[in-house]
Amino acid sequence: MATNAAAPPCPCYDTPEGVDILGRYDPEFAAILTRDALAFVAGLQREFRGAVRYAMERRREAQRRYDAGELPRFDPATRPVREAGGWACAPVPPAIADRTVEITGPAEPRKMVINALNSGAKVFMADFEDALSPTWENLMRGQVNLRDAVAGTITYRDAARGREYRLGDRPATLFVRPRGWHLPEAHVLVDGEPAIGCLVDFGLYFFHSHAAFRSGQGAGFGPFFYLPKMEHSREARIWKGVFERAEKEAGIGRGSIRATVLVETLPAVFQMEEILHELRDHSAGLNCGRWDYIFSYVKTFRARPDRLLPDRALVGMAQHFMRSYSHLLIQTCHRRGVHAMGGMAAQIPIKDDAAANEAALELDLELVRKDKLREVRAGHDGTWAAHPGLIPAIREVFEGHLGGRPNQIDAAAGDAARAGVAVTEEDLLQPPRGARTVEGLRHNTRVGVQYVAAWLSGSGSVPLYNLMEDAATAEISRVQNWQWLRHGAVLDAGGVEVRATPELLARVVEEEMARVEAEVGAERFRRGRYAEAGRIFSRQCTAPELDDFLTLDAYNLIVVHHPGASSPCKL
Ligand SMILES: CC(=O)SCCNC(=O)CCNC(=O)[C@H](O)C(C)(C)COP(=O)(O)OP(=O)(O)OC[C@H]1O[C@@H](n2cnc3c(N)ncnc32)[C@H](O)[C@@H]1OP(=O)(O)O
Ligand SMILES: O=CC(=O)O
Ligand SMILES: [Mg+2]
Repeated sequence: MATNAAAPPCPCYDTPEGVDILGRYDPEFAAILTRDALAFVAGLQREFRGAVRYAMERRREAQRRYDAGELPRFDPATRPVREAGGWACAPVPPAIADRTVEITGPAEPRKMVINALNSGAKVFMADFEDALSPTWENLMRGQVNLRDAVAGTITYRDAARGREYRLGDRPATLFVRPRGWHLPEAHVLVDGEPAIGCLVDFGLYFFHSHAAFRSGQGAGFGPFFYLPKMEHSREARIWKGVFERAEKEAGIGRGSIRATVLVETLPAVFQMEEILHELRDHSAGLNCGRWDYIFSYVKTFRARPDRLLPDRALVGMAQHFMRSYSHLLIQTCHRRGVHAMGGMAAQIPIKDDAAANEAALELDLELVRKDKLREVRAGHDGTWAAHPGLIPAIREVFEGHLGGRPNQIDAAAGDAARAGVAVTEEDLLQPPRGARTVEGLRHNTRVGVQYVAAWLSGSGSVPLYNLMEDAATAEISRVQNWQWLRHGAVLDAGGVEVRATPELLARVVEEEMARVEAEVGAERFRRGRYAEAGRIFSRQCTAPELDDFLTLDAYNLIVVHHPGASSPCKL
């Protein structure tokens, strides 16, 4: 029998003028997406969207010049900023003088946030970027987690394992990494347009947590941020504007907010002084985002057959261009009085069959130790860990070398300073050496497809073959395959030379998909999004024009607009 009883009104978010929320309603999310918080985000969006659009256009314009043969270089117009000795960044806040070991991980799941805070690391970088698949659920739960972490009330019960998670006595200090400037947030519309993802991430976190953070963890400073994937100092200038607006609206002192910029694009390495100069009142140093940096090297030189990379596994920090980048970053930071942070060794502890793998585990840890020793000797003040199990070994290396000092900013220490090396444009661009192989093409494909499948299912960082894989490492796999195919690279196939062609890739994809299916099992393969991932990855590797970002292209596939939410609804 038909009923004409009116359906109960669907609960919805209380939004300010011009803001619409298209994501699922949840009372927990509503406590984050308050009218005032959304008004704050909308204010940021309205003030800075023009500048962001312009910066993205300038990125495309620079790429057109690189495609035409120009090389990235130091900008002659900003030579006075680079050469002037008379400026420094604001003094380091005491709460973050010691950043010897920082753990990173996605802002969701909740359990992981608690584990990271309790890990023994000095800092936890909670990630909305490389390590997080930006589904609505992940983003909003991540915001809830961070609010509760700053309040000190975060807990979690793992019912299946009967385990309770709560904060320990000395939790790590929180840094938050919002998304890059290029990523939209399709569930939040401002004036009918998707909001800029990082302004949503920054704005909601800042709005809800700045007061508690400053009175707690930050000891009068903060909140603290990591800023990803910038290509030019004009992008840092936008962040400076965002910080100043936020400080003004919150009524806190200018320079309270501090941020570490990841130098993880090739164009940005020529802009480090300029970036620090823009952010000098808000700077917490620079970080070697080595994985995106490699990705960016390939992307920048997409049109250059003379710049083909060797197998991904061979492009490490020992390559001259990578070592030069780390040295210049250290010199730049120490000259301006801020931390020079190292990057991520991708090895993670081996899980299966502990006894059988003891030797492999020791080898893995040895690789991490070696990497960290190279960093601290070079002059880095701290570094990243991907997993709590690595922290004791990394601490031992860094703390052992620093001998009780919280950092080596003032020491003019390290290979970078000792050698007095003047890092040149040629050093930074020197093509890496090593073999290109069909096995490399296979590995890229096997890892790339599995990462995309995980990302589409909501996991932004995954363990694959005992390595941490996230959006940055997956990007290397994608663009390297694309580059080799585009330029018909000659690959070694066990002593025989073969050319990278779409036909070879098609065969490799088919065979590697079969291998993945055998490894994960038919049932998981069928239920997972592997087939879809295989199609996306193949398309991206063979596209006539290189897609700028894997995650941008695939974003539409994880956007779920809640039915009925598209018509603006107000309480
Ligand atoms: C290129 C870049 O941008 S690097 C920075 C971005 N990338 C990252 O942050 C990746 C961080 N690392 C990770 O996400 C994880 O370590 C992974 C996905 C690689 C592996 O995670 P898992 O498969 O859960 O590892 P494993 O099973 O060994 O974990 C054991 C325990 O450690 C915890 N753990 C593992 N890694 C982390 C981490 N980074 N932070 C907090 N806890 C962690 C797990 O939650 C688990 O806890 P439990 O015992 O309470 O259940
Ligand atoms: O974000 C870090 C990187 O290596 O990329
Ligand atoms: Mg990165």
